[in-house]
Parts: sequence; structure tokens; C-alpha cells
Amino acid sequence: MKYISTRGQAPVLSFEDAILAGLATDGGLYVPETLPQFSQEEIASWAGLSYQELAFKVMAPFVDGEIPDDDLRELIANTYSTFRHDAIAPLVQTAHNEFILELFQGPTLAFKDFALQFLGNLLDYVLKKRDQRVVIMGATSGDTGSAAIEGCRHSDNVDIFILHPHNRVSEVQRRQMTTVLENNVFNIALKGNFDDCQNMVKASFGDQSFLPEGRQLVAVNSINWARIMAQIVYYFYAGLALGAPHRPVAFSVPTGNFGDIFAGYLASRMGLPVDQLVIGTNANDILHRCISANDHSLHQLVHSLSPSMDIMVSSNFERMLFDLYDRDGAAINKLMTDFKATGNLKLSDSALTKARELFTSYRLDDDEMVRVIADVWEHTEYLLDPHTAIGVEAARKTRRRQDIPMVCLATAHPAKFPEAVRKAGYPQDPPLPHHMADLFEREERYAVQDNELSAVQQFMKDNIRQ
Ligand SMILES: Cc1ncc(COP(=O)(O)O)c(C=O)c1O
Ligand SMILES: N[C@@H](CCOP(=O)(O)O)C(=O)O
Repeated sequence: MKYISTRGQAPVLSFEDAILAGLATDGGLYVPETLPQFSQEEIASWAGLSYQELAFKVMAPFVDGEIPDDDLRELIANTYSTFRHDAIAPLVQTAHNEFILELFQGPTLAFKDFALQFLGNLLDYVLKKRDQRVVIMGATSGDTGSAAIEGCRHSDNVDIFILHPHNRVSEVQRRQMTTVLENNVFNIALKGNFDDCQNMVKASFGDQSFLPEGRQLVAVNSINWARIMAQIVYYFYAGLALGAPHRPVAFSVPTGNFGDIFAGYLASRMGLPVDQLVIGTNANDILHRCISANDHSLHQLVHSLSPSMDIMVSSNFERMLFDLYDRDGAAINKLMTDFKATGNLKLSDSALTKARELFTSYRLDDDEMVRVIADVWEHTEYLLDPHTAIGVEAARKTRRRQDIPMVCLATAHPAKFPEAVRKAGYPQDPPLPHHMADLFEREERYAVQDNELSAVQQFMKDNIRQ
């Protein structure tokens, strides 16, 4: 399997090289040259597989033998052994044909664990094999950071630097990152927003000359192909549990950087019968405006009660555009260059038509989201986190068919977001799981930095281990 850039001008890479490259040298994102295709018979034969067995079936064609099968199986087994539920991604029914896919049973309580615990193990494996040391640089609006740190904290070959927007993540999210005191882990609280963090990461990938000789940057954000690949698995898992491929399923996904829903789109391209993909956004609604009104223009980023989705520039939308524009790298290069210059992007008529066939979208402000948490609690005693609530309501508002099961992705545990949950009338802070019960007593360490690329890079230079 070869990996190509969405902008068509970077070298074509193997799986391992694409994973280590992060952003392509032309500024694009790596995608597989062709997608594996699974027949309906093959998918049907996977009914009843464990999550780990299914993960191997879905991911092996992307790895394409670069990692021996037994080693890949072991990486998968180690990854999901740290999850708190045997089913790994349990399904809970909340209404007729409405299901919640709990993706928060991993060590850091968000869906990011599915891919980032795997990526941590994968990087450790590849770097040991190559006897190579790297520097990880990542941006987080709250969840990627702790999952990436958890995945890499024990890796000797990695120094990890995570930028989060200062005072813009929940206290639980911040502490999950800043209480990890291993000497290869560095948290930077940037005086800016998530887009500033993400821009710094992308700029640093573009010019890595600030790094010590012999080191390279590796990405843990969903610009890294391994993130998307590992997330495709749970779409198949949920689909199979609900009768696919004999019956179609629909998915609703609270969306920010477009990695999660893009994985759902790929699952459908690979053979899973998906009837509908619903994009739910908070007030940072660029994706909803794009689908509903062909308005993909930058607005001021606002601080919401679903802070992990306080994102304006969605990295993975570029991967989607690549497909919507028939994989024309030159066209994507122009679109993205113009978007950077003008802050505006209009889809062509044919791209918009295709996008609307694939996706519906809905936007919720904080008040509406809080009402959804309260309503679902009242009717089912199921406590949603604010991001999941956005997906649930987006599904209810834009659902095309009631007879098809709608799977709403529960992307985080409500204990991460006590402020939103309390606003919904829940009488207490939802308890943290046992392994995090003492989170508020643990010592924290992080550096507050001005929103200046050179200052951040200097901090990194000063702290990368020899
Ligand atoms: C809890 C939660 N829900 C939803 C999202 C959106 O996912 P994506 O960025 O893959 O669209 C994120 C982060 O991005 C998140 O942390
Ligand atoms: N919501 C994310 C933002 C980063 O997205 P990623 O999926 O590209 O890593 C977070 O919690 O950090």
C-alpha cells in the first residue's frame, strides 16, 4: 500500500514512512493511494469477532505486510488491554433504533484512546526497530493531548510536546495532561486558541530546522494517517453488532477536526452499508455552514461548553475535499492555498452535491446542548457528555430514516466536563473512574507560553533530551 499527499506534490511513501512523516512536505495530508474493499460476504463473516480480531481484519490491508501479522496482532492486543470494558466499544440503546457507541472506555476517557494508544505502541515498535529517536509535537483542544501523552509516556525514543489553549480546556482535561511527570513529557499552555496551537504544529512540520540534528517531528493529531485508520474499526464493529452488512446503519458524529467522521466515510467506501453520516457542530460551525450553505469561511472562534470542538480549521476536511474533487491534488493545492490567503472556500457545484449526498449537518449552541443532556437524562437516566449530546441532537434533527439504526458516537466521558453536566441540572460532578480518582491531588507541571512560534520552538529546543 502506498500513501500519497492530498496536494499531489510530496513523495509517495510506505505505511511506516507515512506514519512518521505526519504532514506531507507539500503541506498536504497522507491518504492511501487506493482503499481496501471488503465484500458483503467477507464483512458478514466477521460477525461475532472480538474488537481486537476485527481491528486486525480492518487495519491489516493498510499496513500491507510492512509489520508482520503476529506483531500487528500483538500491538492491537496490547492497545486494547488497557480499556475498562470487555466489549471495548459497547453499544447502549437510548431510544427506538437509537444507540450510543461508548468510545470513552479507554484510559483517558475519550475516543482518542482508540487510535492514540495504538499509535503510541506502533511508534514505539517502529522506532525501536529503526533505532530512531523523534520529537512529537501535537495540538489539543483537550482530549488528544492526554491520550497521546498516555500512549507515549513510556517510550524512550520519544520526547512529546503538547500545546493546549491556556484556560480553554476543562480542568479535568488539563490535569490529565499536566499531572504526567515523566521526563519526556512537556505540556505547553499557549496564550491563544486551538487553531493557534494547530497552526504552530503545522508550521513546525513545514520547517523543522529548529530541531537538534538527526531528529524529526512526528504527529499525533489526526493529520497522522494511523489515527484515521484505527478509528475506521469501530464503525465496522458497531455496524456488525446492529446487523450490517444485511442491514444499513447510520452514524452521528460530533465533529471538530473531521477525523472521526472521515473514518466513518472511509468505512462506507470500504464496504460497510452506511445510510447516513451526520455532522454535529457547536457554535464553531464552519462544517455545518459549509454543508448547509456552501459557506466555509473563517469566523471568530468562540469558547463553548463543548471545548474539544472549539476548532475552526478542520484538518481532515482536506482529505474529504480530495475525494470530493476526484483526487485532483492540484485542485486541492489551489483550494487550500486560497483558503489560507482569504479565509474563505467555496465548494464547486459537483463537490457540494456529493457532500450533501454523503452528509447531513446540524449546529447546536450551548443552551440547546445543555437541554439535550437534561432531556436524555430525564428520559433514560443516561448521562451524555456535551460533545455526545451534540451528536445525539444532530441525529434527531436530521435523520432521514427511522427504520435504520442510528449510532451516535459518545466521544467522551461526562466526568471530563462537569460544568456542562451541572448546567443541565445534574446534581453533582460526575465521578471520575477509579484509576483517576485522585486526579485533583496530583502535582501538575506545565509551561505557559506566549502565542509566538519562535518562543514555543525555543522552549522545545531547550527541553528535548540529548
Ligand atoms: C470529545 C470530542 N468529541 C468530538 C471531537 C471531534 O472529533 P474530530 O476532531 O475527529 O472531528 C473531539 C475532538 O476533536 C473531541 O475531543
Ligand atoms: N478535539 C481534539 C482536537 C485535535 O484533534 P485531532 O483529532 O486532530 O487530534 C482534541 O481533543 O485535542
